[in-house]
Amino acid sequence: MTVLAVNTGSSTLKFALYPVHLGQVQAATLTGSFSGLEPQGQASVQWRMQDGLTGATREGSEPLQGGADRFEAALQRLQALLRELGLAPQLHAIAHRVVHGGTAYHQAIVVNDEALHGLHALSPLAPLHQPHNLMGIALCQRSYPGVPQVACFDTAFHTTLPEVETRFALPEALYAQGIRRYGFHGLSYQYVHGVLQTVSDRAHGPVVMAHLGNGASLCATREGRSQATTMGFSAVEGLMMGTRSGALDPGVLLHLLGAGWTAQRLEDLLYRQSGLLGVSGVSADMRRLRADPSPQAQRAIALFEHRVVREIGAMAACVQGMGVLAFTGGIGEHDALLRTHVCQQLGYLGVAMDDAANAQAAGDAVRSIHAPRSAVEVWVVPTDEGKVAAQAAADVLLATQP
Ligand SMILES: Nc1ncnc2c1ncn2[C@@H]1O[C@H](COP(=O)(O)OP(=O)(O)O)[C@@H](O)[C@H]1O
Ligand SMILES: CC(=O)OP(=O)(O)O
Ligand SMILES: [Mg+2]
Repeated sequence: MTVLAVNTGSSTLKFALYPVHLGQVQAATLTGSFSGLEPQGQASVQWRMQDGLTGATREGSEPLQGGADRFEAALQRLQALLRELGLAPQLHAIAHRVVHGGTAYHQAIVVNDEALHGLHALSPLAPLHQPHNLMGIALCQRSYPGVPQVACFDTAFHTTLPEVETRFALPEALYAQGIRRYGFHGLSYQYVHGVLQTVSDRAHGPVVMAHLGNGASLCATREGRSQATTMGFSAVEGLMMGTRSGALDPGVLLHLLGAGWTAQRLEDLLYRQSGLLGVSGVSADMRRLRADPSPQAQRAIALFEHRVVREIGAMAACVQGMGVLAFTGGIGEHDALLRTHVCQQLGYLGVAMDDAANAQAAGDAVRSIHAPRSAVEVWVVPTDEGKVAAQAAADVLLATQP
């Protein structure tokens, strides 16, 4: 069996082709990523294919051409690439990361029209993701009729959250309507925790994982089960992000509504005009802000780091400690300075960093970056949401058609 994983984030579309052997997903034979898909981004694609038998590699990179909707253009280009590489006929299933599964889905499903309808209704809770995720499914249904499309949910990992963590302090009737906290980045947390289990004998205890990319959140686990997380009802709660505000006093929204702002304008503010982009006025891309000495850019980075430090304290409180701290996502994997600043402020929890190891960790491999005296193990773990999705798709297909 060969499974294609399609991971549509808010600024990227990552894809990978995985052979499955005896039910287990193997190393990907094709990997690639479209990046810069956010508004004002420089959209391009990079890919690399490795022949499983000969080991020969082919690779390519190019700017992404045209298309009013960059995610749609990226999906079209991906399908053309699969044709050009002769891979399209090999697809047995396509695993799609779908950010929101609501209350209905606790594990991956083979999508049908009824499920798609229900998932579309959740689009307002993840407007930067869910419409693209579902468009990917629709395009693949058309291009590859008969190939099962499997939806793999970011929310599924968090179904172990204690009830108290799922609640807002709102009237009970709203909870019953699904106005509750769900949590996201679950495929990433599942992958990172799986890796931590192989490298640390403390992974079963209190762990805090920081997924810091264009979207950003934290998750605290015990025994690998999600116990607390910073994203909630929608993918805007919690940390500051590339273009999202994160947690905000709801009084600000009431104030703006009172001043005549429409719901659409508020959505645009909270999801697309805030975060690193809004505070800096320069860019949502951490690389650009790091290279920009202006006070605005530096203020945005300082606020981003402050919110991470603040919420790591909250996560550790929820699981009563922190034996392991793991960084992942585009910023978590690559930005050594952010890890330094965050860890310096976590000295009170016993975190001590190995500066040389931290400087070397560049998102290319799993690395420990703590000093021997550190009370907390600190790891950088490059995430692989596609691999978790592909395995989930293989599991669900083998369970239904062994
Ligand atoms: N070398 C780097 N240093 C700092 N930040 C980086 C670096 N490389 C990537 N990033 C950040 O990672 C972000 C993208 O994160 P990623 O997790 O790949 O995206 P998404 O959340 O869309 O899946 C970029 O916006 C950029 O800010
Ligand atoms: C849920 C979310 O924010 O995802 P991403 O980091 O891919 O934007
Ligand atoms: Mg992401």
